Amino acid sequence: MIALGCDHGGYPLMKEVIAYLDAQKIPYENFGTYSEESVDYPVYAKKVAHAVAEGKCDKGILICGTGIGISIAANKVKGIRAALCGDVFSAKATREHNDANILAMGARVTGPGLALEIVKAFLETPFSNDERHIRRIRQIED
Ligand SMILES: O=C(CO)[C@H](O)[C@H](O)COP(=O)(O)O
Repeated sequence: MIALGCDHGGYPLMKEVIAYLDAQKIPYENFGTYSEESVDYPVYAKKVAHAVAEGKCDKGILICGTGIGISIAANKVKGIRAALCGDVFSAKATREHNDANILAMGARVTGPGLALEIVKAFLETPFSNDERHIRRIRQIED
């Protein structure tokens, strides 16, 4: 189950992400927002981050205008490793190396075609389970 959250700036891209998940039959829970009416991104970052940190959802996708604010907010929640990605290489690498559990993107930065490639890479790439990466993630947790 994928937890979804966005603010008004991220909403147009989130609609594209939802269409992609529907087409792929990937289950999700949408924590909002649900329109382009102005809202505050920390509210949605918190909902998604808690759903992931508490194990109700396996991973999350957060979108705001830049992806910056919503990733900063999500990373305040213990156990969350939210990665702001604007390219496919980073999306793959953050799964393999950081075991990132939330993907953040910027709807005013990254176009929908690339964004969906990023989502695909993020959702399909497993953590490497390499000892050196596990050690470094433990250091982050400590
Ligand atoms: O990118 C963001 C946070 O990092 C927000 O989406 C952005 O700040 C919203 O701006 P505005 O209220 O002017 O639409």
